[in-house]
Amino acid sequence: MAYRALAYRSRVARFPRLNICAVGPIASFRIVTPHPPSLPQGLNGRNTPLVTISPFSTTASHNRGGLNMEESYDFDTASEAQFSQFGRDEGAEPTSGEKRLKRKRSEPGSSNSRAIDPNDTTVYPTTSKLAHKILKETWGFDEFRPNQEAVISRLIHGGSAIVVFPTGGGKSLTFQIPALALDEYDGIMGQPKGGISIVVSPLIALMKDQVDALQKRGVKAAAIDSTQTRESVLHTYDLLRKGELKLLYCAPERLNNEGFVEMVRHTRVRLIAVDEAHCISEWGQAFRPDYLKVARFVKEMKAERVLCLTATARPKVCEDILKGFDVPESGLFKTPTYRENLQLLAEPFDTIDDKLPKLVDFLRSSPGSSIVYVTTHSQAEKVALSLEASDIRALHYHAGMEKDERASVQDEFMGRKDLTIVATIAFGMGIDKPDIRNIVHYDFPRSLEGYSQEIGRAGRDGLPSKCMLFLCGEDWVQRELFCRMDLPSKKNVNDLLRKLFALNEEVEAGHVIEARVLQQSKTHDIKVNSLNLLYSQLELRFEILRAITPKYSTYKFIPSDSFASFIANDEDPIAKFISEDIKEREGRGRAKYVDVDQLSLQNGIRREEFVHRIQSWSDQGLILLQPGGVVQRYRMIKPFPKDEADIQALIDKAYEQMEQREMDDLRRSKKMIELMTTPGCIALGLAKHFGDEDSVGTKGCGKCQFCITGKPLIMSDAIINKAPVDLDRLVAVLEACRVRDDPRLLAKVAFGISSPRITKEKCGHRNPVFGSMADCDFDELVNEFAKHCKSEE
Ligand SMILES: Nc1ncnc2c1ncn2[C@@H]1O[C@H](COP(=O)(O)OP(=O)(O)OP(=O)(O)O)[C@@H](O)[C@H]1O
Repeated sequence: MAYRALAYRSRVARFPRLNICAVGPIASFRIVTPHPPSLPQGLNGRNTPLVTISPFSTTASHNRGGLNMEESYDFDTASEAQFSQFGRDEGAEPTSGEKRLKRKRSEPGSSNSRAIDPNDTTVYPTTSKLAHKILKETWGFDEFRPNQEAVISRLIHGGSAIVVFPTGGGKSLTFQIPALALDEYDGIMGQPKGGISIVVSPLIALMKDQVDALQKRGVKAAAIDSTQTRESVLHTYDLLRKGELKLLYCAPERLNNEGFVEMVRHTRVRLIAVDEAHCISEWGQAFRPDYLKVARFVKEMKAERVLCLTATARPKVCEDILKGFDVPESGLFKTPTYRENLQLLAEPFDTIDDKLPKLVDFLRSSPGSSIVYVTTHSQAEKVALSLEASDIRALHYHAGMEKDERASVQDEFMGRKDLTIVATIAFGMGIDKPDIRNIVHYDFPRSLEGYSQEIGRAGRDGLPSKCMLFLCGEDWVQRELFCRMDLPSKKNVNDLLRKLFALNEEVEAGHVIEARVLQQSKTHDIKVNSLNLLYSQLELRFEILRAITPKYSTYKFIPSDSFASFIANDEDPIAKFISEDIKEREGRGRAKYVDVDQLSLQNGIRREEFVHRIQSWSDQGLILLQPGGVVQRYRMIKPFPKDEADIQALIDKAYEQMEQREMDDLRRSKKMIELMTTPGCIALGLAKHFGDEDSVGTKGCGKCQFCITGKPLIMSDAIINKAPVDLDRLVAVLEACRVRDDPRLLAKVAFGISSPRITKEKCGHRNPVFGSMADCDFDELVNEFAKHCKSEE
């Protein structure tokens, strides 16, 4: 590794024209052939072996202070792009706080020389007048909804807050109005004006909607996201620099972008609003490590105030948000999730085949706009077709559909009163349709939080609406499968981390290492999600790494009709190199591929030169750019552990946390069954979970399944009574799968959970043993296979 890093450094620092090749997946760089970047075609090392870059390559660039701002503006992270494209199917917040605020304001030279006490109610009349004025002038509304005004006042006075309002409760205004009011308020109070309010939101589509709506109202708002051209991002940065923006929206992943962070660091941050703030809590179903970084960002940017927003947060999650963002308890504003007009119904089933006729009956007897939530894409398509066959007007929606198709389904739903959408949970976020009459959960919801959020989309007009839940023991297997599919085997985590540590043994603090997460995922049979969580642990828990601007190694693009003749006449060597690379990678489809890292290594030219050239073609409309092959980059904060005991301790701790996540997911899913099978009002049980029981009253809602029938649901035994692990089936799996170093992998095969290694071993879906023991207890399967693996060692 030392040799590899050294060789690479040599090329960059002293021999910029040497062509370097990485040999083997993790081996050293080898000098291949020298050639100048401007050599004519044919002499540029084309006959040299292709350069392979290890999934763990290290750019030993000690550029702590030397940030290449231009490059870091290029694009955003993979996950941000994924979010924009795929929504949040199965498995889709920081405060400055008063303490920090006080500290900052007492700092000499602080712009807030006059401290404002957020609890000082004597200034409320001014704020109230101002807030009402903006509400009327900009939005045309006369009155605030419950809690809105209190939150807005607190923020204007410099306090931080957490808002827990149900979906459609009017959360957006609680940060939009302060963002517009702060300058005027400062004027009244004789404070210096200026600065920006930043909104961190995970869904690009939602950001775009909000920015469009604000711009239509004349508000200076913008968003930066991975779907924009570089030009458009630079334009937004320019507006930010000139102080011409009031509100800037971005995704949490943007905070890994050094260019962005640097830009914000030099700006006065009046407010950071964090949407979906519950993602910070490891107790919640939607934990996203990037949210822990949002909290860090708020602190580092010295934001004057923070507002965390969420639609569902039980007390434990609220605590995490308060703590994570340093907000005092007095800043918590909660509007109960209970909605009187929603009737919570449920129906038990012995077999899944019985569900469809029941769904048809239900939708026939309950007319109006409806959403039927299912778990998988294929299920969404099949159920929608079956409904159509039964003369119920239905369309399907899931994240695997083309963007245009999804938009047209959504538009049709918004404009009609009789359409049923059969969808995965990707559908609904940001849908503000007042007259949705029915929400059906055809399968197990993933948690009470998910259930509450989804039913919250019904009856926003206040009219009676039904929420029907189908519970079937057989579905539990599928739910358990989803909960279990993310946890990799410990062996794989062990192999990956040891490889990472060994390879970067000599890398010192301040240097940058790179990780090709997709490749690592395949090599080590660890899902990308889990890998990202593992890296987050290295970053936030063990404080060894810090994510910085990722880069794209492969650029995929669709050429326009004029591109071929354009590039044929381009005499620039960079264009020629790219053109050659395209020819070498020519596939059957229209898409072209360029590996900028490889081009850079082969030709001894900085990768940015290639990136900028491709980008300029995109800006000129000559190509439709789709960057891919993301390389995550991390700056080392301290070296990886070297001592065997330290290495093992870190691996054990990291894996323990991964196991804990699996247990938590299962526990959350089981809560759904408990709610339906425990005697008592369902609405009250749900409200209790969120600490809102007072909103329902001790007598219950009077109209849920339990209140009508007086009986809880009885579930089939499949969940409680698992089948015994019998030897015949166990042996069949062992005979079909040769793997003996990974009992968890064998258990996955038996249970029906796929992975790249399982597919490679030909034990996936097409193998009859795949899923043959799905009725057994998963942990027992792991134990049994472990015994067999040991005995064959
Ligand atoms: N004070 C008000 N008076 C009238 N309408 C309001 C008021 N506040 C918000 N609204 C409207 O209520 C709707 C929902 O508001 P908003 O989108 O902010 O809700 P939300 O809490 O963010 O919902 P979600 O969780 O679904 O994103 C919007 O159409 C908004 O314009």
